[in-house]
Amino acid sequence: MDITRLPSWQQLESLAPQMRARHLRELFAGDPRRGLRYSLELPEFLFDYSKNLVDDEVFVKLLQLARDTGLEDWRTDLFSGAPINRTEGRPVLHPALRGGLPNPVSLDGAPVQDLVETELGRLKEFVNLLHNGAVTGYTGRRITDVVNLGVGGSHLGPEMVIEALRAHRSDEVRVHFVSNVDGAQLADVLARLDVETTLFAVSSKTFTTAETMTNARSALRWLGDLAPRTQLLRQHFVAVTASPEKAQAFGIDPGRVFRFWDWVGGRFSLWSAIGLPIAIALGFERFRELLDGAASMDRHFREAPLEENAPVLMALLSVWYCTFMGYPAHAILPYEQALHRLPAYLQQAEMESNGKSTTRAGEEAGYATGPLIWGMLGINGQHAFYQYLHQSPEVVPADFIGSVTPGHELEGHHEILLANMFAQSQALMNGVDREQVKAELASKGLSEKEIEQLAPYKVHRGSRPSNSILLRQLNPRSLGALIALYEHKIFTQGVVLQIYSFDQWGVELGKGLAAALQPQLESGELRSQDASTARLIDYYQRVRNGAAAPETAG
Ligand SMILES: O=P(O)(O)OC[C@H]1O[C@H](O)[C@H](O)[C@@H](O)[C@@H]1O
Repeated sequence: MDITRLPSWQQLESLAPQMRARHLRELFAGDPRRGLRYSLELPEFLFDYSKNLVDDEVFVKLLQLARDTGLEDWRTDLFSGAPINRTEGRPVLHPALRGGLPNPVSLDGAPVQDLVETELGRLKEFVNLLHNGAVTGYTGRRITDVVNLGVGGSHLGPEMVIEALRAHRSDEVRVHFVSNVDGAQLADVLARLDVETTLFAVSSKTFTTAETMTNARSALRWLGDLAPRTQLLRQHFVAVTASPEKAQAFGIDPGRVFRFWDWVGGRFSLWSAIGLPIAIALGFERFRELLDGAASMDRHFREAPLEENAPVLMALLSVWYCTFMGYPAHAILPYEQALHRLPAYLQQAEMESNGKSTTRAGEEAGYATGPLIWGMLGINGQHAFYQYLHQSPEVVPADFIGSVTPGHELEGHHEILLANMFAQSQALMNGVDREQVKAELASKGLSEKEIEQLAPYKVHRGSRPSNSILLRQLNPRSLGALIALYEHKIFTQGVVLQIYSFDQWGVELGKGLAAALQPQLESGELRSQDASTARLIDYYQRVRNGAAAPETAG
């Protein structure tokens, strides 16, 4: 299907320049009920999408586009286990990991829900043993620290969730993360740990990722040689993987290999055994609550009509901005310290899913398929890059995320925090025009001349769109719902824009080249490299071999 020929697509194309010429202030002035009409109250949060450059006509066309591109059928296929990840020939069943399927699904004769529950049961048992001190190292001392060795989807989700729910942490066993092959990270973590009481969780869907396997081998060496290698592997290692045979070949006890399946994408895997660090850090019950929260969002996504469906609306707004309005970036701005890893997590979730230019028909898309996702804690961003958000010629739509109930008891802080969150989205929306700036400067007693000189710099054009997601409270349930909200948003965007969201071919090329380059770095023997890469390798070799620095630049 060439979606650019759909009437809904073409109407949106013609509406975009008209909407760019309008101002959010004007849209609000024309509809006193806009805040109410363009917001949804779900059990865990308020989703306010009123500060977006849209009107009813745009929404009607966006929803039409969703229907024209078969969103409802794709959604049915997702939840029924159809092989919608066609380039890899697999279904996409992460909702099954949290009990989010409406009907039982079997794959190769095995009921998926049974597989999931069996593995969750094993996870629970292991976490309980760990918390009870029944998991011991080679000298018989109880394990006190678990180091997760994993990267990408085998790292970002668990780390983000544990940081977000620190307030619920159980301190029985400490959890650490090592993702980088830069030995500095592993060395730094290990320097604080005791070989006798440390357990490594090798988390890798494929169990071939070079960074993770290198760290696993170094971890094994660090354990020393006071016990046989087989014993060290048995007592100090667990694996989480969709390739259990590879984990066993590495030497990890099959009883300590926790598995997930190829129908779980890495970036959607925190609900699977990849969530082991979450269950260790927060307790298994909290992990369950997280899953339940996500399942409640699965239900909402499945059942709510498209016009009242939070992930669908979020996705359509994103399509509107990135594809039709020409805004290529999107900022994630949490106003909640605990959510400080959310932007990094969402970068992988969204950009690895939709950062693609080939359509499902195998053709060049010819339109923008997904924004650059970036961001950081809103309050810190205010003192760093918000200047760009307010006055750059580029418009960057943003998600403001906060919660009503603070996660601490310090007086006064939370009102300041949320006042900033609300004020920033308001400032982006309204801006300040020249007349307002002049009046303000005049009230400060500046001369006519001074006012004329300064005014242009102080004008904020405004009309910069944002969503606000206001949680009742950040807890495992609401966090589960929030993450699943974004997951389904990403899926919807991919469906509407004809993208296969669940593969990631674009990450392979560099991996292959790195594997080929590595021996050349070691040997210094250059083989058919381009002039820039040859220059880098040559410099690397010379400095490694002690070449002196030049005395002057150039
Ligand atoms: O879990 P692993 O197989 O080790 O993969 C870890 C990560 O690496 C890959 O390069 C992919 O881009 C990610 O989607 C994946 O999450």
